[in-house]
Amino acid sequence: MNRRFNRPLGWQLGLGFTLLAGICAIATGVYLYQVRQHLGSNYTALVADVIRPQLHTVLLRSALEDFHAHPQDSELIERFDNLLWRIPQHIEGVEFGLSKTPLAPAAYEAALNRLERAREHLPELRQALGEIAAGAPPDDLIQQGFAIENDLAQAYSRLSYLLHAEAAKQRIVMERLAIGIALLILVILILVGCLMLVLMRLHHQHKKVLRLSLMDELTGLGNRRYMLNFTDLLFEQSQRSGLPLSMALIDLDHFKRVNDDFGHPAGDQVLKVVADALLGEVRKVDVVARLGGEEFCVLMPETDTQGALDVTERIRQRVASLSHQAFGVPVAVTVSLGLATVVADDATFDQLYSRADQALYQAKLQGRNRVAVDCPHGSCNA
Ligand SMILES: Nc1nc2c(ncn2[C@@H]2O[C@H](COP(=O)(O)OP(=O)(O)OP(=O)(O)O)[C@@H](O)[C@H]2O)c(=O)[nH]1
Repeated sequence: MNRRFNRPLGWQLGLGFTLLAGICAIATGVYLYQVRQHLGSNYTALVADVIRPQLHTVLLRSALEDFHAHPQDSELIERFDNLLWRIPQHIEGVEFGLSKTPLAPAAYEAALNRLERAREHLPELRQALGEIAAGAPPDDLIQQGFAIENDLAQAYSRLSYLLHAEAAKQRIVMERLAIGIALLILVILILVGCLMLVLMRLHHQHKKVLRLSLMDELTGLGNRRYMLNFTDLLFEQSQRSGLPLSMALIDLDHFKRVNDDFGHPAGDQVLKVVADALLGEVRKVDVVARLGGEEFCVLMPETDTQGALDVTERIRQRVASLSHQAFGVPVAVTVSLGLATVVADDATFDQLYSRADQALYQAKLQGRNRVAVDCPHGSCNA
């Protein structure tokens, strides 16, 4: 048989989880590596840094046009001078902002060169402005001014386009990242859900295995291991309280004949009916178990020999009185019982079991369908 297809569900889910988590981690890593240059910059702020000098460039053009009409207007000269002082500050601000972006310098080099050229010509423009104030015609100023304005306008326009494009790319990256993170969270939630299901299943199976390991499947009673789980506790309680603990071993008489005459399934049915009869005659605190084959056991805490004798005699009578209908086959079933009691002494469970077994042996020896009690000085009949 191909073992590959026989792996347990938990193993398959674990493998699937690991693969999926690995793929998600690699995909996220690759994506982040690719987009990291778009994520580190605040392009929106830089776009604002470029728009502001663009406005001043417009003001510069309008001032230059006004010089045609009013070359000696002192207010105009002052406004123009003011604009000239601001231009280098803007250029510095934009240069600084660009140097902080992860953009390749080649992308904005041409624009920066134009800005630089404009800045270099500013002293000449200031000198021309001074000459106008002294009465010279504005022609030189207007000519040089438009050349500078042209450089500024083109440089800022180019930068504005570049930064808008980068800002748009950044937005797309952020949107994809948000979708990626949402998907990752969804995958993690699904995986956690699967993991919970597997854990619940394992827990359920663990409980089932535990139950089965302590239960006799045929009769539904506890098995030998189930009974042994209680013995330490019951002995300890008995020794602490000083109250007696009794044990009865119950064995079906000539059960082999039932199997031989009516078959194994009929024998199973008899065992089940006897198990029910046992349960019907004991208290809730008593521990009933099938030790194996056709042998049962009842541990009776806080029960002296006389009390245990009453219970075992009731069990014997009840089984003997069971009808053919109960068994499903025309058979008369009886049981032999061996009884032993410990009273606050140092006896071990093995000793108690051995004494009950001796008594059972005596019950069989004396003709079956009876209760024999293990007495301190040899066994005695009920
Ligand atoms: N149907 C059935 N038979 C079982 C089961 N376990 C043990 N047996 C049978 O129980 C029979 C026990 O036979 P013996 O040990 O000779 O005991 P007995 O025939 O009851 O005779 P005494 O105990 O001496 O009265 C055997 O035939 C086993 O095969 C079981 O789970 N189901």
